[in-house]
Amino acid sequence: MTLHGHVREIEQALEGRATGRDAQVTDSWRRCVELYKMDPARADPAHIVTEPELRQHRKQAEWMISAARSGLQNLFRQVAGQNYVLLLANAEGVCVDFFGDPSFESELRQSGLYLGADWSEELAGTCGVGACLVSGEPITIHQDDHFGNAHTGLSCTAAPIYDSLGHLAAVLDISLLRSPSPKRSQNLAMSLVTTSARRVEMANLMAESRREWVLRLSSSPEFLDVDPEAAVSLDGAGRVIGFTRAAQRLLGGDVPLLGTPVDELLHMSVDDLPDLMRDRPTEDRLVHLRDGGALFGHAISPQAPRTRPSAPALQARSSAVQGLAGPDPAMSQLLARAEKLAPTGVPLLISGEMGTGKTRLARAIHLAGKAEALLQIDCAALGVEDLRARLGGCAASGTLLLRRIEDLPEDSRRVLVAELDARRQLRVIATTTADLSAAVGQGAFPATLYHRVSGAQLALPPLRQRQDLGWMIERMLRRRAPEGVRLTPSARVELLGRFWTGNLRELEQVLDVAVALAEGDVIDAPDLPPAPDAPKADAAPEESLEQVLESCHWNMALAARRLGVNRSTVLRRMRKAGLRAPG
Ligand SMILES: Nc1ncnc2c1ncn2[C@@H]1O[C@H](COP(=O)(O)OP(=O)(O)OP(=O)(O)O)[C@@H](O)[C@H]1O
Repeated sequence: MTLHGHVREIEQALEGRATGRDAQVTDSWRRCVELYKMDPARADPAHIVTEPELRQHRKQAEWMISAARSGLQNLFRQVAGQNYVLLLANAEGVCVDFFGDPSFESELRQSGLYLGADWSEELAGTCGVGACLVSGEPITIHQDDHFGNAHTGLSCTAAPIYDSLGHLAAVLDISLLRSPSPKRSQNLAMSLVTTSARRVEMANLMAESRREWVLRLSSSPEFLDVDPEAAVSLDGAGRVIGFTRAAQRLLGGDVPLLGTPVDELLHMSVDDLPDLMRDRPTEDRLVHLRDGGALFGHAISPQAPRTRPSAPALQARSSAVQGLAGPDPAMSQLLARAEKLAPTGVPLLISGEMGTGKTRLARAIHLAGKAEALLQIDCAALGVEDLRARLGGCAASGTLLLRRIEDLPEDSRRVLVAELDARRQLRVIATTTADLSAAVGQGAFPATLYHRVSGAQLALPPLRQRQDLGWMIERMLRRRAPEGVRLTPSARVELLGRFWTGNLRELEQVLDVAVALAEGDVIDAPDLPPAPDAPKADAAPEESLEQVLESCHWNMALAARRLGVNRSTVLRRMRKAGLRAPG
């Protein structure tokens, strides 16, 4: 386009006439004329800061340059041979890092595609870096989108880089001295530059958050662990203390993320973070958004501090254990013991019926302990070779979690004893649904192995005996359904009265079904899948009924659950035995 045509088009755009340019471009043109009083006919040369000024700018941007460097190098490798130039500009628009083909150096320098060039909009007019800094959004300024006549040959695509507090800290720009004329030729450049900016933000957040929980998010399970879309860092109470730009978009929308508790953004609390760690299958690490959507989550625990851990990190670790139960005296006692045992190397045996949360408790203890690595081995039918191979991957001083140790085949039991003796630094936590001490007495489990895994024992109660069942239902429901979804009183009574043979796992599944079947915001009794038959309890003699009622504080639903009968049977037996609840 001729200079006259360019000037004419800018005038038309400012008069509000359609020119076919992007709104971002015409907005910038308007700022150039009305705010910075610029003249599009002038061909001002690129503005280059002095050497001492550049040193100062680079010094201030040092942290960003180091966070961005490997991202820039990667990006440069991807576009090698295509004459692209990469610029990293600071928040003032000054180019503080640069990758380009040295054979074009003098041409690049002249065009301002070089270290020290100041691309702020008020100096350079409409340009990639300048317009990106003002709008805070990725942008392509292609050829005569540029305002000043000196730059109308360039094509610049720029993406903002935000720091972990949400401030625009830098701009990553990929530019061409000469480009094909359709603007869409730069679509790939846009995709490369926005991806790189996202990765730089992620690298920066990770580097800053070594002592904090980080929750990384992705809409695709395949990329969750390798290239997540967004991340937040959280303090011990679960409040956001850092985030990437994509996290603001995904979780916050217009609500500021900083300081917001994670349970206001997602259907989960800080206590659920251990469930989202990498040793769980990716498909199980689903987190539900408040707007009904869902993403895959990857939680990274605070790294073991070299010095004293910070208060929030300590809180996060201890809440991993404490947060496992609601108001239930027996559970509180058990978790307090677990917390004291966590930092020791004492081998722990966690027993309980299936699905009572043994594995989850073991993982929380690991988190609250000193070991960094956790290796979980499922013992059922694990042959000698597989056992050796799995143990081969175990860090010398990590935690070894042996699930269902009673199901380890006989040959493997002998090998495990020898392996544990050779790896005394390992912290062993075993889980079992069996009464292992009785099994030892009957000769069904080797005493040698028993004594290596049972330095201290933690026996998890079945769900039907827990007084925090109501709390647990509410907590699990909140993880599955939006805030407004609630249980009708009859559905709640039905759940509180069940026997729960499958314990917490069964409760999770019942709620999954109920949430899926519920109409609107209300879960009613018919939405609940039928309860499996409770195992037939031995006819309880009347004396023991009174004992059971006493221990349940005369709570009929709890007593019925413990006895595996329904409430009316308890009432009938009470009448027959002449028992009455104390007034
Ligand atoms: N405190 C808890 N809060 C919420 N969910 C829990 C809790 N404890 C366990 N769960 C959930 O209940 C399910 C069963 O827990 P877990 O696998 O720890 O039980 P388990 O006793 O090890 O089972 P198994 O006997 O089959 O080995 C899991 O999906 C787990 O996430």
